[in-house]
This record gives sequence, C-alpha cells and structure tokens, in this order.
Amino acid sequence: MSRFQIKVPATSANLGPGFDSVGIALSKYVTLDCEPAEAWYFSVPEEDRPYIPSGKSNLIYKTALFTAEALGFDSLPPTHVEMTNDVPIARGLGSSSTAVVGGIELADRLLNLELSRYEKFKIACDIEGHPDNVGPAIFGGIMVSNYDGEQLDYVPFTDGMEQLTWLAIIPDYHLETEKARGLLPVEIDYKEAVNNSGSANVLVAALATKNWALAGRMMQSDQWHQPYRQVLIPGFSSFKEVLEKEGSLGHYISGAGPTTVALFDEWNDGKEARLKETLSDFKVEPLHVNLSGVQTLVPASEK
Ligand SMILES: Nc1ncnc2c1ncn2[C@@H]1O[C@H](COP(=O)(O)OP(=O)(O)OP(=O)(O)O)[C@@H](O)[C@H]1O
Ligand SMILES: N[C@@H](CCO)C(=O)O
Repeated sequence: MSRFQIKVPATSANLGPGFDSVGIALSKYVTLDCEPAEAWYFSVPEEDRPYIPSGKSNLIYKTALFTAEALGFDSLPPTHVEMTNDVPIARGLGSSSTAVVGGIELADRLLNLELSRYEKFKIACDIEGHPDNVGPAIFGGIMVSNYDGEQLDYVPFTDGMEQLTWLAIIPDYHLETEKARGLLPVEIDYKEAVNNSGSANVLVAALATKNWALAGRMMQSDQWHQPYRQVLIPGFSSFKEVLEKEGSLGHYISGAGPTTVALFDEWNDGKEARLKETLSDFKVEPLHVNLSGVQTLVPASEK
C-alpha cells in the first residue's frame, strides 16, 4: 500500500422542508493523509482532540472496519491517518458524515474493494441512518434521496449550482444531532404532513429548475423540524430581517443546527463585510457547492 489522500466535503442537510432527504455538498473539507504504519493512529488537530479520538474508537476507523466486515474481511492494514479539519464538529455541517464517508473510502482504498458510489452510499446510510448528508458528500452537488432502511432511491443534480452562494452562519457552540432530534415530535398531524410534503416537493422542483427565489421561500416554509429546533439557536429569529436586507433569497437551519445557511444568487464583498459586522457573534463564511464529492488522490511518486 502506498500513501494517499482522501478529501471529503462538508454538507448542509434538509434545506428547510427536505428533512432527512435533501442535502448539498459545500466547499469546506476534511482531509485524511494516509500512510502505512505499525499500528492504527489518527493525528487529530489540537482543537478537535476533545471530541475526536486518535485510536480505534475514532468513527473513521469504526466505519472502515464496518465496511471491511460487510465485504467479508476481518481486519484492515494498520494506517497512520493525519487529519486536517475545516469542518466544524457538531455544528450542522455534516462532520459525522465526513467521518463516515472518509472511513468507507479508506476501507475501499486499503482493501482494493472498488465499491461503486451507490454501494458506498448504501453502506453510509446503514451507519448514519439517513441519507441527506452522506449522499452529497459522496456524489457532490445536491442530492435528493430516500432510505427506508432497505431501499435507497436517489437523484443527484448539479445544474446551475455554481452561481449560488450558501452563507454559513456558524455559532461557537456544539449541538449534537442526537439532542436536536430529541426535540422533534413523535407524530405529526395528517393535514400538516401533507402541507409539509407539498413544500418539500416545491423546494426540489424549484432547485431543479433553477428558480432560486422560490427555493429560498420554500426553505423558510419548513414545519417538519425548524419550529422545534429554533429554541436551540439564539438569534435565529433576528436573522430574517438582516439577511433579507442584503438580498438573501431564504435561510434554514443547516442539518440539525446550530448553523444557519442563507442562500444568495448575488454576492459581493460589501455584503460579506456588512454581514460579518452585524453577525459578529457568529463565524460568517460564504461557501459554494462542491461538485465532485469525496475524492482519493495518490501522489504521482506513489503510483
Ligand atoms: N473528522 C472526524 N473524525 C472522527 N469523528 C468525527 C469527525 N467529525 C465528527 N466526528 C464525530 O461526529 C460527531 C458529531 O456528529 P453530529 O451528527 O452530532 O454533528 P454533525 O455531523 O456535525 O452535524 P449534522 O449532522 O447536523 O450536519 C462528533 O462528536 C464526533 O464523534
Ligand atoms: N436530517 C438530519 C441531518 C443531521 O444529521 C437532521 O436534521 O436531524
């Protein structure tokens, strides 16, 4: 085995009413530089060490082993994985998906599995439970998908996405997905569900036909999860006025939160400077679509 590098994009899930079903890959990355070693070891950036273990309890390793075992192998060649992480942990930008998708890619490479993207997606869904983050992290672009525990149906699309800016408004605290899911109701009224499903359908049709203004409006119409989760995001109710003043088409809680993402079809330095000043309690980062999904790169000297 030679040295190689795996690069996995961040993702933003739900996009409002596309709950557990719609997601986009964005221009922030976890990079894993891998080389043969005597024993498994993950070099984790200092600020992430309280949350990401360096040994075999690391989610990347656990996922790689799960993948290997699912394919009939009982071990993986020991590897030193040096992680560079630009995807903040537990902020709603798909950090756990970067680990899951990175782990599958790692097993694929170490054991020459040559899994298809569909096979990787299926394994990732079995681990993550829902497809909306792992799908775009594997394929890039926007992914619309459904997984019922057995059947995985999906439609990726990328057309026209490059022109959009997805502004991430990132608080400086963690919110674990498990906690944010714990706030959701067990049941929902039939009429309300029909209405929510209608909003999600219009969201997807608007994205597919590049009707960005309508897509933005639908992002804000969500009633599946945002009304229940807003309480965990101080300041969320004040974003609308601030963002609309700068021409935002709509905004939503990214994944399980606490990051909010706002959609812009026109972006410039002036908007960025003003929003950074107004939203100074948050890290404000303009992001763009990632079109490739996860990639493995082998240095020319190792080929
Ligand atoms: N690079 C990584 N390597 C290993 N484990 C990671 C990595 N990044 C995240 N994790 C694991 O995933 C957990 C965070 O997952 P969680 O689902 O709560 O948040 P998220 O994926 O960032 O948010 P969301 O799913 O809403 O987008 C961390 O506590 C850690 O256990
Ligand atoms: N769809 C998921 C994304 C976070 O993993 C949620 O909102 O809980």
